[in-house]
Amino acid sequence: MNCSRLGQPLLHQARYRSRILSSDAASVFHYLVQGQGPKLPLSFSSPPTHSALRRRFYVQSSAAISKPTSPFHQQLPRSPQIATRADVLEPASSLWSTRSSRASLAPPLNNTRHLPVRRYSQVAKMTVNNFIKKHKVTVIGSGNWGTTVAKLVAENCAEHPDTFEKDVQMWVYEENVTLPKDSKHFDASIGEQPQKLTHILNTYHENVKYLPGIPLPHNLVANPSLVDAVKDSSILIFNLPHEFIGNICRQIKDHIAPYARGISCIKGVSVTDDKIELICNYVSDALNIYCGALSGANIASEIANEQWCETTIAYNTPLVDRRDENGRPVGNGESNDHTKQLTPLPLDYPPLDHDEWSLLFSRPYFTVSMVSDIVGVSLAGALKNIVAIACGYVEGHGWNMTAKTAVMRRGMQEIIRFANEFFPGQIEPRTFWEESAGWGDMIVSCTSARNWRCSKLAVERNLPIEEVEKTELNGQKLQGISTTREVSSFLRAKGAEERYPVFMAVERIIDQEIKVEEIPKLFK
Ligand SMILES: NC(=O)c1ccc[n+]([C@@H]2O[C@H](COP(=O)([O-])OP(=O)(O)OC[C@H]3O[C@@H](n4cnc5c(N)ncnc54)[C@H](O)[C@@H]3O)[C@@H](O)[C@H]2O)c1
Ligand SMILES: O=P(O)(O)OC[C@H](O)CO
Repeated sequence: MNCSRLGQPLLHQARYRSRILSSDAASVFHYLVQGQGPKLPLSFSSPPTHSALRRRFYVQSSAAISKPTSPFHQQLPRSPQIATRADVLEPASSLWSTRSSRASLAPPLNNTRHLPVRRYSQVAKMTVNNFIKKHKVTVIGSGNWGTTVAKLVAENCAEHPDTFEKDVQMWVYEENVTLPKDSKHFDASIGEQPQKLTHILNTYHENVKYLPGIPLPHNLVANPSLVDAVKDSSILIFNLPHEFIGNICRQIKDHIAPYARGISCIKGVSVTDDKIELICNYVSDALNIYCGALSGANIASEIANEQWCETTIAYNTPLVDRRDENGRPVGNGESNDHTKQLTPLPLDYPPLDHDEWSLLFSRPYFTVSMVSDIVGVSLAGALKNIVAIACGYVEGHGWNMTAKTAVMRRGMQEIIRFANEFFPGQIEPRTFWEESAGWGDMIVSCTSARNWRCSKLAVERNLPIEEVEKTELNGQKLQGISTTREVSSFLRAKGAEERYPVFMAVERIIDQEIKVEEIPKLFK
């Protein structure tokens, strides 16, 4: 029977029956009766085995709709959650309508994507396991992007209490901040005395220094203690300028849950001598956890104002964390990343796969695309900052879109060349063409982001870009300056300078060795 023909009467029936079933069963019912399901038989000729029951849970749910007192109904695996009024009345908030439409099945090892939506296992994993624990989330970093990501993640944690703990920790690099008289939070009894940024965040729910004017969710908790902020968290989101990540990892190494999983929102690379490492891999190695990467055409202030944009998350679910459609582990202790042995995510936690990452980061104003190309996503995000500086210089010099387009095109060529040369066989070219992390980020970064803006001002004011960073950004950091220096030094160590004229030219302009008008002749 095709569920699309079940129609309104059955929808009412499902709503009524869902009161006596678990919330997950309710989700299944609503999914089925809203006509998105496959063809389903409504009865069985003989009772199936228990495992078949679990595998075919949604079929049985359909059977349960038609015969709620049948033996199949008695055998349905139950979720620990009892249906609430909200489950009954608001099926649209169920996992079917929000999660499954966006997320895809965890990819196999060789970077494939756009795989079918994982509906079966989503049900099984929600019902076979009890998920006594919920994921505790910590955001490490509270700058312009750090606070914006913390805001959207906290909104999702409040909306999905079945998967995440409501309160989200945000580690704040503590500093004293003075509220100006015209601030709406100005308190005459305190006057212009400096106050701790964490105090301001937890009192007024606004990051007055790095994200002024944006109300933050009250379940976002600012914490000045790094060790305390990461305690017992199963999800760590790294979001601070890349130059600080080494120090952060050293401080938290012995204090994180061994099964924690990370996402790095940092755009940068780690370079030592002639070695280059992606930030997410640096984190993975330093902490012995698995860490993916989030990157895209994302201007923090726009997203904080809930203006729509897209992003890309690269996550290659470790074998030790993969679960089959019945929610059982499929890995055997191996790891698909690097060579280390990872501590598996305990089974009493909801899985951490593409679906859950998508659930954690997707907002109506923030569309997430899940992929597994860690290298492509990370390098695109880090290296475009060099090209953005080049574009700002070109524009500051008085050249316009045509010159900038030439720089962007050549810059993208160099990014892809760099990825192929130093991370051979590890990128998917379509990341650069199809994903927000690729050309999308290149365009926004070269037309409206901070690296572009400061380098443009540097030429216009005839000042070093570092000076402009200090005077214009109120403590925010440009990643492009240090990335240019690190990448140039790496290229010199490899004797590869000639193949990367854009990257090398930017370093020479930052150091005031050459002028912008000399750029074209470097390309010959
Ligand atoms: N801002 C954006 O629009 C945006 C968008 C996408 C990605 N990113 C990336 O996100 C990452 C974080 O950038 P951001 O915009 O949140 O930061 P930011 O530049 O706004 O702020 C700098 C942060 O560094 C902190 N800090 C200063 N000294 C420190 C120290 N010694 N140790 C630790 N922290 C210290 C400050 O407290 C502040 O939180 C960067 O890699 C950036 O490229 C930024
Ligand atoms: O403001 P920037 O230059 O750090 O860039 C911000 C984002 O990376 C743009 O996607």
